[in-house]
Amino acid sequence: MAGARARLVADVRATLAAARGQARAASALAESRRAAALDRLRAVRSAHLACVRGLGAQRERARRAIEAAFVASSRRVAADLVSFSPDHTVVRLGTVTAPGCGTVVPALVPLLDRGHLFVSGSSVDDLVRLVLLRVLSAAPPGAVRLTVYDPERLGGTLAGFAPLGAAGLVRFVGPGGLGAALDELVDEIQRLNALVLAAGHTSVAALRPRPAPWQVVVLLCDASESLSSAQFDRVVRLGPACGIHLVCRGLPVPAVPTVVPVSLLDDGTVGSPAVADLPVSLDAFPSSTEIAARCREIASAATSGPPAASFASLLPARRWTRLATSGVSAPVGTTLDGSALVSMSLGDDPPHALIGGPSGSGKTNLLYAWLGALCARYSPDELALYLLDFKEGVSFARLAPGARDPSWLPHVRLVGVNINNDREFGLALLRHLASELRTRAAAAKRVDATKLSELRAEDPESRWPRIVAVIDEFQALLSGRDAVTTESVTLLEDLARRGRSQGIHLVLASQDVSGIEALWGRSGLVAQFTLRVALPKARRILSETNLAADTIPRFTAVVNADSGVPSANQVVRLPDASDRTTWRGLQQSLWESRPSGCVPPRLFDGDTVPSLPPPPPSDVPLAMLGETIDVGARPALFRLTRAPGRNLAILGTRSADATAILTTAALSLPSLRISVICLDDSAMPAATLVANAVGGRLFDRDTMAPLIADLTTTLESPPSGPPHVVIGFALDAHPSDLKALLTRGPENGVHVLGWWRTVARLRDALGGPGARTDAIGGWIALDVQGTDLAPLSPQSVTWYPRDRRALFFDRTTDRAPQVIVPYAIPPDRLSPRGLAVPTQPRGSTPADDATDASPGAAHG
Ligand SMILES: Nc1ncnc2c1ncn2[C@@H]1O[C@H](COP(=O)(O)OP(=O)(O)OP(=O)(O)O)[C@@H](O)[C@H]1O
Repeated sequence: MAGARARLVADVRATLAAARGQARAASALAESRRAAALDRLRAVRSAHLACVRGLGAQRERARRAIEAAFVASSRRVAADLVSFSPDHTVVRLGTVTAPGCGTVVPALVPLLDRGHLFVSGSSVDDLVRLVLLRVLSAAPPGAVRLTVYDPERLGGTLAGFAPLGAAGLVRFVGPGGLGAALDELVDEIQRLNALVLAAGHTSVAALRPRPAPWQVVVLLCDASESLSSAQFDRVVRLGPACGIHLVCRGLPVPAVPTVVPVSLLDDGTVGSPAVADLPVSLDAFPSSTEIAARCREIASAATSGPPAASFASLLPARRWTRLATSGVSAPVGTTLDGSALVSMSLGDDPPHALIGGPSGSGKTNLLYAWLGALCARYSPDELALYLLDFKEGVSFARLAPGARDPSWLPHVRLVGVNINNDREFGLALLRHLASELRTRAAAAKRVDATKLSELRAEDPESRWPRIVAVIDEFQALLSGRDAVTTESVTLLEDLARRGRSQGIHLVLASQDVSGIEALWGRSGLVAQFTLRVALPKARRILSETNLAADTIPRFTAVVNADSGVPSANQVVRLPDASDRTTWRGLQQSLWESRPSGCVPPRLFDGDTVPSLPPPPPSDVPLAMLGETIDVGARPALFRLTRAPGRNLAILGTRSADATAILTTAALSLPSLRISVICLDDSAMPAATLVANAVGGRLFDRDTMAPLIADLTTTLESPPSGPPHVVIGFALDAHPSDLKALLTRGPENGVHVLGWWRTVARLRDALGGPGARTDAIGGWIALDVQGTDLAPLSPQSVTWYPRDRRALFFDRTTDRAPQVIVPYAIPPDRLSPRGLAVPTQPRGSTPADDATDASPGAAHG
């Protein structure tokens, strides 16, 4: 038992000892593993630390390198900026401090050819003025034009810029004018866009020369204002490519890349994305005195240049040495730098000229310069001038003899002035030239010549001068929609086409040819006018795409002898040639050298009343009724032949004109027996004078009946001898039986030249409303509408009555009525010549009335 127990104890002890041993071994193993793990941990920690330290050093090195590069480049850029002189496309506002290097650089914002500036913040007007002055100063003088819309202060905000107006470089748009101004800008954008696209570019900046100046449009709006219009949007989007730029105050900034916002901040600095939103220290604002002074300089630089050539320098050393065989040519001025004369020629090519420019741009002056230079080179045998001016004024009048200066330019055949209401005179000139064309063509045909130079060679004895016909403000001739316009255009077309070969050259001048439908409707007509001359701001003269006239300075012109093709532009500085004293010297010397037999030109002045000329020689009595509106100063004549219908009716209520016509008609029939009837008291004084002057008897409403009865009786057995003429004043004022006299008188030697105040009353005298009118072979309408004249004319009559003009028609000789100007009554011819028996007008003495209301007085 005990042994078993002891064995058991020994076993337990052995087991325990073994277990203890195993536990110790395991513990020792774990301990050694732990120590190894701790070693690894220490090693990793130290490696990590080394790694972190290495990276930090590397990062620091890289940072330093980057910083050094930044500072270096920042210094470089700043140095560049400091030495950079900004071109006209950017505007300097002030300075910014370059980050990194601390260098102060100019703060520049883009404008011309680049974009728009929208300025915001309080009190920005000084900033706007600064911007504008900088822009104007950076571009060449005259190259930037301002448009200012300042509805609150009516332009007062930018008053300092007003001196630019002297050169047309600023305009102020009124509060209601913005819409129209935007429309104009859009039109301009459209026009310029067409040019840019046609040249294959994207901006006018690429075009040389620039087709138009830059336009800076300043809109000074209230902050609450919004300017949303399609036209405004178009200007915003499309303006910069066309050199049209906005500088706006108080408007919301449109989300368009070309718009640059500029904000004036409360601390007095400016922020803008254009300067990376760095705070800008503004430059000092210019004072209004500085602005005005600078603008004055710019305006004067824009309008000045080298001194213009003098008119004398256009004249040759020796007069009248040139032959016009193949054309005429003379200088009009010099090149811009004054180094050479520039000439204008007419001949086979170019044959005709078109001259355009707004009022006051110098068209008349240019014509004087050119005509003077031509007339000094070519004798009157080589050059003949026909000069018409449709505008009011007397521009060409001094070329014809006048009261103060009896000299005339010997080349001039015809001068027409103040003819704005007498378009018929323009037509008469064209008819005259057309007839000259026919004469020359026939002469050329006889010698087998096709053009003037050949005709002159074949027929050296005859004189075939080149004809230059100048029509100033010719649009007036083509302005109506009537027979005058239609015939004028047809004649112009014919002359333009065939005139070149016969030496007939047209020079048409106008303020604005763009609206002349009659002209542009016939492209063949315009195409003949290959010499184009555009004064500053002339529209559409050169060609649709040639805008050179927009940019030339005052007193210059673009002369283009190739139908306006831009490459043929020649800019010429024009001398002052229209000055009266400058011109007089030339005219006087040419006049003194005039060839013998040189006759003074015909002067038609629409404002003067023609004088009664001596009667033309004739076998038949001729009543002179007035002057025709014609190239020759012809009288309108009414033949008193012994034929039915040779009576004349004057129709209308204008008593002064009716009296003048009756009086001069009576005075022009000195050898006839004349009886004067007057049935209206107010006309009695004039009738009395006429009766006295022609030695005829005077009859009134009480004494007329026996006269009519006597004359009617003589119709049965007419006496021989000169006809008996009844001059009738206001024949409708009293019922009278004139029918027999009117219908049977003329063939029996009695003629009535009478005045009725309406057509209806004349018809009453002939027997009533349905009466035949063929007893009236001639009529003169005063203030009678064309439609009223239908019974008296085989065809419809167009007549719009006008002052001191009458419409005359003679059924036997005329195809159509013609306009005449009643003559002035010569007061010296109204002295009594024979025994008149004036009747006593009721309530007045004839002598007094005759003095006060004499027809001569009525015509001034
Ligand atoms: N080259 C010049 N040098 C100096 N003065 C000039 C010159 N050209 C024109 N002028 C002056 O400018 C004024 C206007 O000129 P001009 O009468 O020739 O213009 P226009 O175009 O014919 O005007 P309008 O159509 O109104 O008659 C005149 O007083 C004229 O003397």
